[in-house]
Amino acid sequence: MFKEFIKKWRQYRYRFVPWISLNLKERSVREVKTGEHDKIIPDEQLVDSLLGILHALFDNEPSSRTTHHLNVSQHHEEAMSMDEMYELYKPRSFEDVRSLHMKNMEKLYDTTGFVIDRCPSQLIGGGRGVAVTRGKIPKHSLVALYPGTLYQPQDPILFQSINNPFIFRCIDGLLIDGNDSGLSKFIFKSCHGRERIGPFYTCDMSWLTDFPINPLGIGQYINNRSNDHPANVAYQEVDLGDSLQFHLRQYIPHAWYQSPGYSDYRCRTVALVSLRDISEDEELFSSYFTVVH
Ligand SMILES: C[S@@+](CC[C@H](N)C(=O)[O-])C[C@H]1O[C@@H](n2cnc3c(N)ncnc32)[C@H](O)[C@@H]1O
Repeated sequence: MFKEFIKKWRQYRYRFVPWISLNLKERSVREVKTGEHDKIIPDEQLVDSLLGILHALFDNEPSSRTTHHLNVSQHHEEAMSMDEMYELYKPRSFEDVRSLHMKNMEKLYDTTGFVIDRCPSQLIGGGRGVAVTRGKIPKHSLVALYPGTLYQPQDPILFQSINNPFIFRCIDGLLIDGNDSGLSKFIFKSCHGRERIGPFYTCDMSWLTDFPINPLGIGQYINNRSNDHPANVAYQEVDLGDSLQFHLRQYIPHAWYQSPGYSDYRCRTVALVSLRDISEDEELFSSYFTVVH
């Protein structure tokens, strides 16, 4: 009986195993070998595009803020009392955030030729996704950012991860919690406040709302590819080091869970890069399936 079973298994084994591996091969896998990176475009090109967009967003700020902020970042501080400074940089009201979001969507269109936004997904049970609402995206462009709290591999994340589909794992084990509700939201807000330097914010927390002032910060809503909807964007991890000027940090939708200290400022971000030309009204899809060897 046992010998019969072994004989049959030997016959079938070869029939099923290639079938399974064939199916796995058909997936568009994000496959990263040890010591390798999975760059779609050079990091320098990605950072240049991002900085171009952030500079454009900064132009949309009230001129009283931009002039002063630039003076501070270039160490040409003007004599201004603390009270005056706090008045100048007082937190934006909900209405201010909403109108800046609208202005920045226009600015994104002027700078890149496209606008993306959250909208109901075409996928059954897919909840909300992200689509190109205006213009078209050329191949190999920066499309979105995956926002959220940055966790080092040793940081505790158990409670935040319960029932949380928004945790992105980078190749080196760094985690990004892009959930904009519940405990994750409280933690991001807290880190955002902690990282403030005097009146200046060093990251953006409006991605937690429906009106992100950096309109790229909605990449966590991009749905997974399916057979009918192949991936048209892919993740690319990039570290923003010294290239990120102080006055542009206010648009970065990331805060470290554990403060890195001001002297050692490094910011990981995960960008979504287009794999082909994407036209207006198309939904964006990425592959969630990553194999790290
Ligand atoms: C990172 S979230 C994406 C945003 C999500 N659609 C929403 O509305 O909150 C991942 C979740 O989206 C849904 N999702 C993503 N890709 C999907 C797909 N191809 N088909 C069905 N649901 C999908 C699943 O519920 C998954 O847990």
